[in-house]
Amino acid sequence: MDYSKTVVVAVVVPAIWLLLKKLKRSDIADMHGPDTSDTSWSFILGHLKLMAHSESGGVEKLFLDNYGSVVRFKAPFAENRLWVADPKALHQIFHATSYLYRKSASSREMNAIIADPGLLAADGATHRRQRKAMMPAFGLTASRELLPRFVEVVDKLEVMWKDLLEESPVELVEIDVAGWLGRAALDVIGNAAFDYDFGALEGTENPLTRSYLNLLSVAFGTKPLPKNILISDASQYLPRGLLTWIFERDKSPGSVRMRENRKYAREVAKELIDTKRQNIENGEMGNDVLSLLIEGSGDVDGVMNDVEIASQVRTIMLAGQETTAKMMSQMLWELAKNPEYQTKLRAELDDFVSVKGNADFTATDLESLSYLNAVIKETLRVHTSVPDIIREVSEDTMLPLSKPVIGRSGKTYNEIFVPKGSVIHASLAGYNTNPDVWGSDARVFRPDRWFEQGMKKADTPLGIYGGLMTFSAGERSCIGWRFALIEAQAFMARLVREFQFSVVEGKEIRIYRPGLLEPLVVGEEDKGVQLPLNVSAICRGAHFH
Ligand code: HEM
Repeated sequence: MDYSKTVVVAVVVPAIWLLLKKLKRSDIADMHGPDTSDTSWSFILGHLKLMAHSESGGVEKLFLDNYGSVVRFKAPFAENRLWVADPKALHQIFHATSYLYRKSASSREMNAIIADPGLLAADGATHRRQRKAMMPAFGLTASRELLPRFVEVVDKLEVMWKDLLEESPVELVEIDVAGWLGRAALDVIGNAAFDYDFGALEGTENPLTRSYLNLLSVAFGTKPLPKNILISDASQYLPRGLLTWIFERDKSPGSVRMRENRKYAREVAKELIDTKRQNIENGEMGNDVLSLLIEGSGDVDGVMNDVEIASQVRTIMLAGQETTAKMMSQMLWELAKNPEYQTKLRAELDDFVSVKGNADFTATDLESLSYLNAVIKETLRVHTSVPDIIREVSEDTMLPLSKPVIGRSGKTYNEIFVPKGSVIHASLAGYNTNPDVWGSDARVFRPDRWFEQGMKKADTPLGIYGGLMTFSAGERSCIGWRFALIEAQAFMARLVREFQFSVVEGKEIRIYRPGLLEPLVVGEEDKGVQLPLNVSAICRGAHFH
Protein backbone atom coordinates (compact mmCIF):
# COMPACT_ATOMS: atom_id res chain seq x y z
CA MET A 1 0.00 0.00 0.00
CA ASP A 2 1.46 3.39 -0.93
CA TYR A 3 1.44 6.46 1.25
CA SER A 4 -1.56 8.19 -0.40
CA LYS A 5 -3.67 5.03 -0.04
CA THR A 6 -2.70 4.94 3.62
CA VAL A 7 -3.91 8.50 4.11
CA VAL A 8 -7.21 7.51 2.42
CA VAL A 9 -7.54 4.62 4.90
CA ALA A 10 -6.76 7.08 7.71
CA VAL A 11 -9.78 9.10 6.54
CA VAL A 12 -12.30 6.36 5.67
CA VAL A 13 -11.97 4.08 8.71
CA PRO A 14 -12.53 6.83 11.29
CA ALA A 15 -15.38 8.31 9.21
CA ILE A 16 -17.36 5.01 9.29
CA TRP A 17 -16.55 4.49 12.95
CA LEU A 18 -17.77 7.97 13.77
CA LEU A 19 -21.02 7.61 11.83
CA LEU A 20 -21.83 4.59 14.00
CA LYS A 21 -20.82 6.49 17.13
CA LYS A 22 -23.07 9.46 16.30
CA LEU A 23 -26.14 7.24 16.61
CA LYS A 24 -25.57 6.97 20.40
CA ARG A 25 -27.32 9.34 22.80
CA SER A 26 -25.06 11.90 24.44
CA ASP A 27 -25.41 15.26 26.22
CA ILE A 28 -22.20 16.49 24.64
CA ALA A 29 -24.03 17.81 21.55
CA ASP A 30 -26.16 20.09 23.76
CA MET A 31 -23.16 21.92 25.26
CA HIS A 32 -22.23 25.35 23.91
CA GLY A 33 -19.13 25.79 21.79
CA PRO A 34 -17.71 27.10 18.52
CA ASP A 35 -19.88 26.15 15.58
CA THR A 36 -19.28 25.11 12.03
CA SER A 37 -19.74 28.64 10.67
CA ASP A 38 -16.45 29.54 12.38
CA THR A 39 -13.82 30.14 9.67
CA SER A 40 -11.37 27.91 11.51
CA TRP A 41 -13.69 24.87 11.12
CA SER A 42 -13.41 22.26 8.35
CA PHE A 43 -15.26 18.95 7.96
CA ILE A 44 -12.00 16.96 7.80
CA LEU A 45 -10.30 18.57 10.82
CA GLY A 46 -13.21 20.04 12.78
CA HIS A 47 -11.76 22.64 15.17
CA LEU A 48 -8.51 20.74 15.73
CA LYS A 49 -6.48 23.12 13.54
CA LEU A 50 -7.75 26.09 15.57
CA MET A 51 -6.52 24.31 18.71
CA ALA A 52 -3.18 23.13 17.30
CA HIS A 53 -2.26 26.52 15.78
CA SER A 54 -3.37 28.68 18.68
CA GLU A 55 -0.98 30.66 20.85
CA SER A 56 -0.54 29.54 24.45
CA GLY A 57 -3.69 30.46 26.39
CA GLY A 58 -5.59 31.37 23.21
CA VAL A 59 -8.02 28.44 23.06
CA GLU A 60 -8.51 28.47 26.81
CA LYS A 61 -9.45 32.18 26.77
CA LEU A 62 -11.72 31.74 23.75
CA PHE A 63 -13.58 28.80 25.29
CA LEU A 64 -13.78 30.03 28.90
CA ASP A 65 -14.86 33.57 27.98
CA ASN A 66 -17.43 32.56 25.39
CA TYR A 67 -18.80 29.17 26.41
CA GLY A 68 -17.72 28.38 30.00
CA SER A 69 -15.82 25.48 31.59
CA VAL A 70 -17.53 22.66 29.66
CA VAL A 71 -17.42 23.14 25.90
CA ARG A 72 -18.47 21.11 22.87
CA PHE A 73 -16.24 21.42 19.83
CA LYS A 74 -15.98 19.54 16.56
CA ALA A 75 -13.34 16.89 15.96
CA PRO A 76 -12.73 15.45 12.45
CA PHE A 77 -15.83 14.34 10.52
CA ALA A 78 -18.28 16.30 12.70
CA GLU A 79 -17.63 14.25 15.86
CA ASN A 80 -18.73 16.15 18.98
CA ARG A 81 -16.04 16.29 21.64
CA LEU A 82 -15.98 17.70 25.11
CA TRP A 83 -13.40 20.21 26.35
CA VAL A 84 -13.40 20.36 30.15
CA ALA A 85 -11.90 22.92 32.57
CA ASP A 86 -14.49 22.42 35.32
CA PRO A 87 -12.90 21.35 38.67
CA LYS A 88 -15.48 18.75 39.69
CA ALA A 89 -15.57 17.17 36.21
CA LEU A 90 -11.75 17.07 36.08
CA HIS A 91 -11.67 15.51 39.54
CA GLN A 92 -13.92 12.72 38.29
CA ILE A 93 -11.88 12.24 35.09
CA PHE A 94 -8.53 11.98 36.87
CA HIS A 95 -9.54 10.31 40.11
CA ALA A 96 -12.18 7.81 39.01
CA THR A 97 -10.88 4.33 39.71
CA SER A 98 -10.17 1.46 37.33
CA TYR A 99 -9.09 3.62 34.44
CA LEU A 100 -12.71 4.62 33.67
CA TYR A 101 -11.40 7.62 31.73
CA ARG A 102 -8.57 5.89 29.94
CA LYS A 103 -5.70 7.69 28.35
CA SER A 104 -6.76 7.89 24.71
CA ALA A 105 -5.54 5.22 22.35
CA SER A 106 -4.14 7.98 20.11
CA SER A 107 -1.85 9.28 22.87
CA ARG A 108 -0.80 5.78 23.93
CA GLU A 109 -0.13 4.53 20.40
CA MET A 110 1.88 7.61 19.45
CA ASN A 111 3.88 7.35 22.68
CA ALA A 112 4.60 3.68 22.03
CA ILE A 113 5.86 4.48 18.54
CA ILE A 114 8.02 7.43 19.51
CA ALA A 115 9.35 6.23 22.88
CA ASP A 116 8.75 2.45 22.90
CA PRO A 117 6.10 0.98 25.19
CA GLY A 118 7.12 2.59 28.51
CA LEU A 119 5.00 4.21 31.21
CA LEU A 120 3.50 6.91 28.95
CA ALA A 121 2.15 4.24 26.59
CA ALA A 122 1.13 1.53 29.07
CA ASP A 123 -2.48 1.02 30.15
CA GLY A 124 -4.47 -0.78 32.85
CA ALA A 125 -2.67 -3.49 34.85
CA THR A 126 0.61 -3.07 32.90
CA HIS A 127 0.63 0.63 33.70
CA ARG A 128 -0.11 -0.04 37.37
CA ARG A 129 2.72 -2.61 37.63
CA GLN A 130 5.29 -0.44 35.83
CA ARG A 131 4.37 2.63 37.86
CA LYS A 132 4.67 0.71 41.13
CA ALA A 133 8.13 -0.48 40.11
CA MET A 134 9.20 3.06 39.23
CA MET A 135 7.77 5.02 42.17
CA PRO A 136 10.69 4.51 44.62
CA ALA A 137 13.14 6.00 42.11
CA PHE A 138 11.01 9.18 41.98
CA GLY A 139 10.11 9.46 45.69
CA LEU A 140 11.03 12.43 47.92
CA THR A 141 14.25 10.93 49.33
CA ALA A 142 15.53 9.68 45.96
CA SER A 143 14.74 13.04 44.27
CA ARG A 144 16.41 15.08 47.03
CA GLU A 145 19.56 12.99 46.72
CA LEU A 146 19.85 14.13 43.10
CA LEU A 147 20.39 17.78 44.11
CA PRO A 148 24.24 17.66 43.83
CA ARG A 149 23.84 16.38 40.27
CA PHE A 150 21.57 19.35 39.38
CA VAL A 151 24.06 21.72 41.02
CA GLU A 152 26.93 20.24 38.98
CA VAL A 153 25.16 21.28 35.78
CA VAL A 154 24.07 24.74 36.93
CA ASP A 155 27.68 25.38 38.09
CA LYS A 156 28.78 24.78 34.49
CA LEU A 157 26.04 26.99 33.07
CA GLU A 158 26.94 29.86 35.41
CA VAL A 159 30.62 29.72 34.40
CA MET A 160 29.70 29.65 30.71
CA TRP A 161 27.38 32.67 30.95
CA LYS A 162 30.00 34.56 32.99
CA ASP A 163 32.59 33.78 30.30
CA LEU A 164 30.24 35.16 27.64
CA LEU A 165 29.85 38.33 29.69
CA GLU A 166 33.58 38.65 30.22
CA GLU A 167 34.22 38.38 26.48
CA SER A 168 31.53 40.95 25.71
CA PRO A 169 32.60 44.60 25.17
CA VAL A 170 29.39 45.71 26.92
CA GLU A 171 27.97 44.69 30.30
CA LEU A 172 25.08 42.77 28.87
CA VAL A 173 24.71 39.89 26.41
CA GLU A 174 21.69 38.59 24.55
CA ILE A 175 21.26 34.94 25.44
CA ASP A 176 18.75 32.47 24.01
CA VAL A 177 17.70 31.08 27.38
CA ALA A 178 15.48 28.41 25.76
CA GLY A 179 18.47 26.99 23.85
CA TRP A 180 20.86 27.10 26.83
CA LEU A 181 18.37 25.70 29.31
CA GLY A 182 17.41 23.00 26.78
CA ARG A 183 21.04 21.85 26.68
CA ALA A 184 21.40 22.15 30.45
CA ALA A 185 18.22 20.12 31.07
CA LEU A 186 19.50 17.41 28.73
CA ASP A 187 22.74 17.23 30.73
CA VAL A 188 20.71 17.13 33.95
CA ILE A 189 18.55 14.23 32.84
CA GLY A 190 21.58 12.37 31.49
CA ASN A 191 23.48 12.85 34.74
CA ALA A 192 20.69 12.43 37.30
CA ALA A 193 18.55 9.82 35.59
CA PHE A 194 21.20 7.63 33.92
CA ASP A 195 24.68 8.74 35.00
CA TYR A 196 25.32 9.54 31.34
CA ASP A 197 27.17 12.58 30.01
CA PHE A 198 25.45 14.08 26.96
CA GLY A 199 28.02 16.90 26.92
CA ALA A 200 25.25 19.16 25.61
CA LEU A 201 26.46 22.35 27.34
CA GLU A 202 30.01 21.80 26.12
CA GLY A 203 28.70 21.17 22.58
CA THR A 204 30.23 17.67 22.39
CA GLU A 205 29.71 16.11 18.95
CA ASN A 206 27.42 13.25 19.87
CA PRO A 207 24.64 12.12 17.48
CA LEU A 208 22.40 11.08 20.40
CA THR A 209 22.74 14.53 21.99
CA ARG A 210 21.98 16.21 18.66
CA SER A 211 18.91 14.04 18.16
CA TYR A 212 17.50 14.94 21.58
CA LEU A 213 17.84 18.74 21.36
CA ASN A 214 14.34 20.20 20.87
CA LEU A 215 13.12 16.75 19.83
CA LEU A 216 9.47 17.37 20.72
CA SER A 217 9.49 20.84 19.17
CA VAL A 218 10.74 19.38 15.89
CA ALA A 219 8.37 16.41 16.15
CA PHE A 220 5.22 18.48 16.61
CA GLY A 221 6.34 21.53 14.62
CA THR A 222 5.13 24.89 15.91
CA LYS A 223 2.21 24.89 13.45
CA PRO A 224 1.58 21.25 12.49
CA LEU A 225 0.44 20.47 8.93
CA PRO A 226 -3.24 19.46 8.50
CA LYS A 227 -2.06 15.98 7.38
CA ASN A 228 -0.17 15.51 10.67
CA ILE A 229 -3.06 16.80 12.78
CA LEU A 230 -5.38 14.30 11.10
CA ILE A 231 -3.06 11.30 11.34
CA SER A 232 -2.27 12.03 14.95
CA ASP A 233 -5.99 12.23 15.81
CA ALA A 234 -6.98 9.24 13.66
CA SER A 235 -4.36 7.16 15.45
CA GLN A 236 -7.04 6.24 18.00
CA TYR A 237 -9.00 4.29 15.36
CA LEU A 238 -6.11 2.78 13.41
CA PRO A 239 -4.22 -0.40 14.31
CA ARG A 240 -0.69 0.08 15.64
CA GLY A 241 0.74 -1.85 12.67
CA LEU A 242 -0.66 0.68 10.23
CA LEU A 243 0.45 3.62 12.36
CA THR A 244 3.95 2.20 12.58
CA TRP A 245 3.91 1.68 8.82
CA ILE A 246 3.00 5.35 8.29
CA PHE A 247 5.59 6.54 10.82
CA GLU A 248 8.40 4.47 9.26
CA ARG A 249 7.77 6.02 5.82
CA ASP A 250 6.90 9.59 6.77
CA LYS A 251 9.50 12.01 5.45
CA SER A 252 8.50 15.01 7.58
CA PRO A 253 11.40 16.46 9.65
CA GLY A 254 9.69 15.39 12.88
CA SER A 255 9.41 11.70 11.96
CA VAL A 256 12.92 11.64 10.47
CA ARG A 257 14.34 13.09 13.69
CA MET A 258 12.29 10.66 15.81
CA ARG A 259 13.63 7.65 13.88
CA GLU A 260 17.19 8.90 14.17
CA ASN A 261 16.75 9.44 17.89
CA ARG A 262 15.27 5.95 18.35
CA LYS A 263 18.27 4.35 16.64
CA TYR A 264 20.86 6.00 18.90
CA ALA A 265 18.76 5.98 22.06
CA ARG A 266 18.01 2.25 21.92
CA GLU A 267 21.73 1.46 21.57
CA VAL A 268 22.72 3.72 24.45
CA ALA A 269 19.86 2.49 26.69
CA LYS A 270 21.03 -1.09 26.26
CA GLU A 271 24.67 -0.20 27.04
CA LEU A 272 23.64 1.78 30.12
CA ILE A 273 21.51 -1.06 31.50
CA ASP A 274 24.34 -3.59 30.97
CA THR A 275 26.87 -1.32 32.69
CA LYS A 276 24.58 -0.56 35.62
CA ARG A 277 23.75 -4.22 36.11
CA GLN A 278 27.46 -5.02 36.15
CA ASN A 279 28.12 -2.22 38.66
CA ILE A 280 25.34 -3.41 40.94
CA GLU A 281 26.71 -6.98 40.79
CA ASN A 282 30.10 -5.56 41.81
CA GLY A 283 28.46 -3.89 44.81
CA GLU A 284 28.61 -0.35 43.35
CA MET A 285 25.13 1.10 43.73
CA GLY A 286 24.51 4.52 42.13
CA ASN A 287 21.79 6.94 43.25
CA ASP A 288 20.72 7.77 39.67
CA VAL A 289 17.17 6.87 38.59
CA LEU A 290 18.27 3.99 36.33
CA SER A 291 20.28 2.24 39.08
CA LEU A 292 17.22 2.43 41.33
CA LEU A 293 14.96 1.08 38.57
CA ILE A 294 17.26 -1.88 37.95
CA GLU A 295 17.65 -2.60 41.63
CA GLY A 296 13.87 -2.34 42.19
CA SER A 297 13.11 -4.56 39.19
CA GLY A 298 13.79 -7.66 41.28
CA ASP A 299 10.81 -6.87 43.50
CA VAL A 300 8.12 -9.52 42.95
CA ASP A 301 5.12 -7.18 42.58
CA GLY A 302 6.87 -4.45 40.71
CA VAL A 303 9.02 -6.54 38.39
CA MET A 304 10.09 -5.02 35.05
CA ASN A 305 12.20 -6.81 32.45
CA ASP A 306 15.12 -5.20 30.58
CA VAL A 307 13.01 -4.37 27.52
CA GLU A 308 10.61 -2.45 29.75
CA ILE A 309 13.46 -0.73 31.60
CA ALA A 310 14.99 0.34 28.27
CA SER A 311 11.58 1.75 27.25
CA GLN A 312 11.46 3.68 30.53
CA VAL A 313 14.89 5.20 29.74
CA ARG A 314 13.46 6.60 26.49
CA THR A 315 10.19 7.60 28.17
CA ILE A 316 11.99 9.54 30.91
CA MET A 317 14.16 11.28 28.32
CA LEU A 318 11.07 12.30 26.39
CA ALA A 319 8.94 13.32 29.38
CA GLY A 320 11.52 14.96 31.60
CA GLN A 321 13.80 17.14 29.53
CA GLU A 322 12.02 19.66 27.30
CA THR A 323 9.17 20.05 29.83
CA THR A 324 11.55 21.25 32.55
CA ALA A 325 13.72 23.32 30.19
CA LYS A 326 10.69 25.18 28.81
CA MET A 327 9.29 25.77 32.28
CA MET A 328 12.59 27.32 33.48
CA SER A 329 12.94 29.56 30.40
CA GLN A 330 9.34 30.75 30.79
CA MET A 331 10.08 31.63 34.41
CA LEU A 332 13.08 33.75 33.41
CA TRP A 333 10.96 35.42 30.72
CA GLU A 334 8.25 36.33 33.25
CA LEU A 335 10.90 37.73 35.61
CA ALA A 336 12.40 39.74 32.74
CA LYS A 337 8.98 41.21 31.91
CA ASN A 338 8.25 41.89 35.60
CA PRO A 339 11.44 43.35 37.14
CA GLU A 340 9.70 44.01 40.48
CA TYR A 341 9.18 40.26 41.02
CA GLN A 342 12.77 39.57 39.95
CA THR A 343 14.11 42.08 42.50
CA LYS A 344 11.91 40.60 45.23
CA LEU A 345 13.08 37.07 44.50
CA ARG A 346 16.75 38.13 44.44
CA ALA A 347 16.29 39.91 47.78
CA GLU A 348 14.85 36.71 49.30
CA LEU A 349 17.82 34.69 48.03
CA ASP A 350 20.38 37.28 49.20
CA ASP A 351 18.81 37.56 52.66
CA PHE A 352 18.84 33.80 53.03
CA VAL A 353 22.49 33.57 51.99
CA SER A 354 23.58 36.34 54.31
CA VAL A 355 21.91 34.64 57.30
CA LYS A 356 23.21 31.19 56.35
CA GLY A 357 26.70 32.41 55.53
CA ASN A 358 27.01 30.61 52.20
CA ALA A 359 25.06 29.93 49.02
CA ASP A 360 25.17 26.14 49.20
CA PHE A 361 21.43 25.57 49.25
CA THR A 362 20.26 22.22 50.57
CA ALA A 363 16.98 20.68 49.38
CA THR A 364 15.38 21.83 52.67
CA ASP A 365 16.70 25.39 52.12
CA LEU A 366 15.22 25.47 48.63
CA GLU A 367 11.90 24.21 49.93
CA SER A 368 11.80 26.96 52.56
CA LEU A 369 12.29 29.85 50.11
CA SER A 370 8.67 30.96 49.91
CA TYR A 371 8.99 33.58 47.17
CA LEU A 372 11.08 31.29 44.97
CA ASN A 373 8.40 28.62 45.26
CA ALA A 374 5.60 31.15 44.63
CA VAL A 375 7.32 32.24 41.40
CA ILE A 376 7.74 28.60 40.34
CA LYS A 377 4.08 27.81 41.06
CA GLU A 378 2.91 30.91 39.23
CA THR A 379 5.02 29.93 36.19
CA LEU A 380 3.59 26.40 36.24
CA ARG A 381 0.09 27.87 36.50
CA VAL A 382 0.29 30.45 33.70
CA HIS A 383 2.45 28.32 31.37
CA THR A 384 0.95 24.83 31.46
CA SER A 385 3.42 22.78 29.38
CA VAL A 386 0.92 20.08 28.47
CA PRO A 387 -2.26 22.11 27.80
CA ASP A 388 -4.67 19.18 27.21
CA ILE A 389 -4.81 15.49 28.01
CA ILE A 390 -7.10 13.36 25.87
CA ARG A 391 -9.14 10.71 27.67
CA GLU A 392 -11.65 8.14 26.39
CA VAL A 393 -14.67 7.07 28.39
CA SER A 394 -14.62 3.29 28.79
CA GLU A 395 -18.22 2.91 30.14
CA ASP A 396 -21.42 4.98 29.88
CA THR A 397 -21.16 7.46 32.75
CA MET A 398 -22.41 10.75 34.26
CA LEU A 399 -19.87 13.56 34.53
CA PRO A 400 -20.62 15.83 37.54
CA LEU A 401 -20.21 19.61 37.20
CA SER A 402 -19.17 22.28 39.77
CA LYS A 403 -21.96 24.61 38.72
CA PRO A 404 -25.06 24.10 36.58
CA VAL A 405 -24.74 24.58 32.83
CA ILE A 406 -27.64 25.61 30.58
CA GLY A 407 -27.43 23.65 27.33
CA ARG A 408 -28.25 24.89 23.84
CA SER A 409 -31.72 23.37 24.20
CA GLY A 410 -32.35 25.42 27.37
CA LYS A 411 -32.07 22.34 29.61
CA THR A 412 -30.11 22.78 32.88
CA TYR A 413 -27.38 20.23 33.63
CA ASN A 414 -25.78 19.47 37.00
CA GLU A 415 -24.10 16.47 35.38
CA ILE A 416 -23.89 15.35 31.81
CA PHE A 417 -24.26 11.94 30.23
CA VAL A 418 -21.14 10.80 28.34
CA PRO A 419 -21.50 7.46 26.60
CA LYS A 420 -18.78 4.83 26.29
CA GLY A 421 -16.33 5.79 23.55
CA SER A 422 -16.70 9.58 24.03
CA VAL A 423 -13.47 11.50 23.75
CA ILE A 424 -12.74 14.24 26.30
CA HIS A 425 -10.04 16.89 26.12
CA ALA A 426 -9.25 17.51 29.79
CA SER A 427 -7.81 21.02 29.77
CA LEU A 428 -5.03 21.37 32.31
CA ALA A 429 -4.30 24.88 31.00
CA GLY A 430 -8.01 25.78 31.12
CA TYR A 431 -8.26 24.74 34.77
CA ASN A 432 -5.02 26.58 35.67
CA THR A 433 -6.35 29.85 34.22
CA ASN A 434 -10.06 29.42 34.97
CA PRO A 435 -11.42 32.63 36.61
CA ASP A 436 -13.95 30.45 38.52
CA VAL A 437 -10.96 28.86 40.28
CA TRP A 438 -8.33 31.63 40.46
CA GLY A 439 -10.38 34.84 40.37
CA SER A 440 -10.81 37.57 37.79
CA ASP A 441 -7.04 38.08 37.25
CA ALA A 442 -6.53 34.35 36.55
CA ARG A 443 -4.51 35.02 33.38
CA VAL A 444 -2.13 37.51 34.99
CA PHE A 445 1.33 36.37 36.19
CA ARG A 446 1.28 37.51 39.83
CA PRO A 447 3.35 35.38 42.27
CA ASP A 448 2.05 37.31 45.29
CA ARG A 449 -1.35 35.59 44.91
CA TRP A 450 0.22 32.51 46.55
CA PHE A 451 0.40 34.38 49.88
CA GLU A 452 -3.24 35.51 49.87
CA GLN A 453 -5.90 33.84 52.05
CA GLY A 454 -8.77 32.43 49.98
CA MET A 455 -6.74 32.85 46.80
CA LYS A 456 -8.49 29.84 45.28
CA LYS A 457 -12.20 30.21 44.70
CA ALA A 458 -12.92 26.52 44.09
CA ASP A 459 -12.42 23.96 46.83
CA THR A 460 -12.29 20.73 44.77
CA PRO A 461 -8.90 19.16 45.60
CA LEU A 462 -6.98 18.68 42.35
CA GLY A 463 -3.40 18.24 41.21
CA ILE A 464 -0.32 16.86 42.91
CA TYR A 465 1.54 20.13 43.48
CA GLY A 466 0.17 23.52 44.59
CA GLY A 467 -3.39 22.60 43.60
CA LEU A 468 -2.25 23.00 39.99
CA MET A 469 -3.04 20.65 37.12
CA THR A 470 0.30 21.19 35.36
CA PHE A 471 1.60 17.77 36.41
CA SER A 472 -1.86 16.25 35.87
CA ALA A 473 -3.53 14.25 38.67
CA GLY A 474 -4.38 10.74 39.83
CA GLU A 475 -3.01 7.41 38.67
CA ARG A 476 -1.30 8.83 35.58
CA SER A 477 0.05 12.06 37.06
CA CYS A 478 3.64 13.08 36.39
CA ILE A 479 5.96 10.66 38.14
CA GLY A 480 8.90 13.10 37.81
CA TRP A 481 7.33 16.20 39.41
CA ARG A 482 9.70 16.24 42.40
CA PHE A 483 12.69 15.79 40.09
CA ALA A 484 11.44 18.75 37.97
CA LEU A 485 10.70 20.89 41.02
CA ILE A 486 14.07 20.41 42.74
CA GLU A 487 15.87 20.96 39.43
CA ALA A 488 13.94 24.22 38.86
CA GLN A 489 14.56 25.37 42.46
CA ALA A 490 18.31 24.72 42.18
CA PHE A 491 18.64 26.39 38.76
CA MET A 492 16.45 29.41 39.47
CA ALA A 493 17.99 30.11 42.89
CA ARG A 494 21.43 30.20 41.28
CA LEU A 495 20.64 32.01 38.04
CA VAL A 496 18.49 34.74 39.58
CA ARG A 497 21.12 35.38 42.27
CA GLU A 498 23.98 35.63 39.81
CA PHE A 499 22.34 37.30 36.79
CA GLN A 500 19.91 40.05 35.91
CA PHE A 501 17.39 39.31 33.12
CA SER A 502 15.60 41.84 30.93
CA VAL A 503 13.59 41.71 27.71
CA VAL A 504 15.28 42.42 24.37
CA GLU A 505 13.69 45.55 22.88
CA GLY A 506 12.24 44.93 19.42
CA LYS A 507 12.04 41.13 19.82
CA GLU A 508 8.46 40.04 20.32
CA ILE A 509 8.07 36.56 21.77
CA ARG A 510 5.00 34.41 21.16
CA ILE A 511 4.39 30.98 22.63
CA TYR A 512 2.58 28.32 20.57
CA ARG A 513 0.99 25.14 21.87
CA PRO A 514 1.18 22.26 19.36
CA GLY A 515 2.73 19.79 21.79
CA LEU A 516 4.60 21.48 24.59
CA LEU A 517 4.66 25.28 24.76
CA GLU A 518 7.09 26.54 22.13
CA PRO A 519 8.48 30.12 22.28
CA LEU A 520 9.20 31.79 18.92
CA VAL A 521 10.44 35.27 17.98
CA VAL A 522 8.06 37.13 15.63
CA GLY A 523 9.77 37.52 12.24
CA GLU A 524 12.31 34.79 13.09
CA GLU A 525 9.90 31.83 13.14
CA ASP A 526 12.14 29.94 10.69
CA LYS A 527 14.86 29.75 13.38
CA GLY A 528 12.56 27.56 15.49
CA VAL A 529 12.29 27.65 19.26
CA GLN A 530 14.16 30.51 20.93
CA LEU A 531 13.67 32.87 23.84
CA PRO A 532 16.27 35.63 23.78
CA LEU A 533 16.77 37.71 26.92
CA ASN A 534 19.37 40.31 27.88
CA VAL A 535 21.56 38.96 30.65
CA SER A 536 24.03 40.86 32.85
CA ALA A 537 25.98 39.83 35.93
CA ILE A 538 24.89 40.88 39.42
CA CYS A 539 27.68 42.78 41.09
CA ARG A 540 27.61 42.40 44.83
CA GLY A 541 30.28 43.42 47.34
CA ALA A 542 32.77 40.66 47.92
CA HIS A 543 31.54 37.57 49.70
CA PHE A 544 29.12 34.69 49.54
CA HIS A 545 29.28 32.99 46.18
C1 HEM B 1 7.93 21.02 34.41
C2 HEM B 1 8.20 19.76 34.10
C3 HEM B 1 7.17 18.70 33.83
C4 HEM B 1 5.85 18.81 33.50
C5 HEM B 1 5.04 20.08 33.33
C6 HEM B 1 5.33 17.46 33.35
C7 HEM B 1 4.01 17.16 33.05
C8 HEM B 1 3.51 15.88 32.93
C9 HEM B 1 2.14 15.57 32.61
C10 HEM B 1 1.05 16.59 32.35
C11 HEM B 1 2.03 14.21 32.59
C12 HEM B 1 0.77 13.39 32.25
C13 HEM B 1 0.83 13.03 30.77
C14 HEM B 1 -0.30 12.18 30.29
O1 HEM B 1 -1.14 11.71 31.06
O2 HEM B 1 -0.34 11.97 29.06
C15 HEM B 1 3.33 13.66 32.87
C16 HEM B 1 3.61 12.32 32.91
C17 HEM B 1 4.87 11.81 33.09
N1 HEM B 1 6.01 12.52 33.39
FE1 HEM B 1 6.15 14.52 33.62
N2 HEM B 1 6.34 16.58 33.58
C18 HEM B 1 7.48 17.27 33.89
C19 HEM B 1 8.71 16.75 34.22
C20 HEM B 1 9.02 15.41 34.26
C21 HEM B 1 10.30 14.85 34.63
C22 HEM B 1 11.51 15.69 35.06
C23 HEM B 1 10.22 13.49 34.48
C24 HEM B 1 11.26 12.43 34.72
C25 HEM B 1 12.49 12.65 35.14
C26 HEM B 1 8.86 13.19 34.04
C27 HEM B 1 8.38 11.92 33.77
C28 HEM B 1 7.05 11.63 33.47
C29 HEM B 1 6.56 10.29 33.20
C30 HEM B 1 7.40 9.02 33.16
C31 HEM B 1 5.18 10.39 32.98
C32 HEM B 1 4.19 9.27 32.70
C33 HEM B 1 3.43 8.95 33.98
C34 HEM B 1 2.36 7.89 33.83
O3 HEM B 1 1.74 7.77 32.76
O4 HEM B 1 2.14 7.17 34.82
N3 HEM B 1 8.17 14.38 33.93
N4 HEM B 1 4.22 14.70 33.09
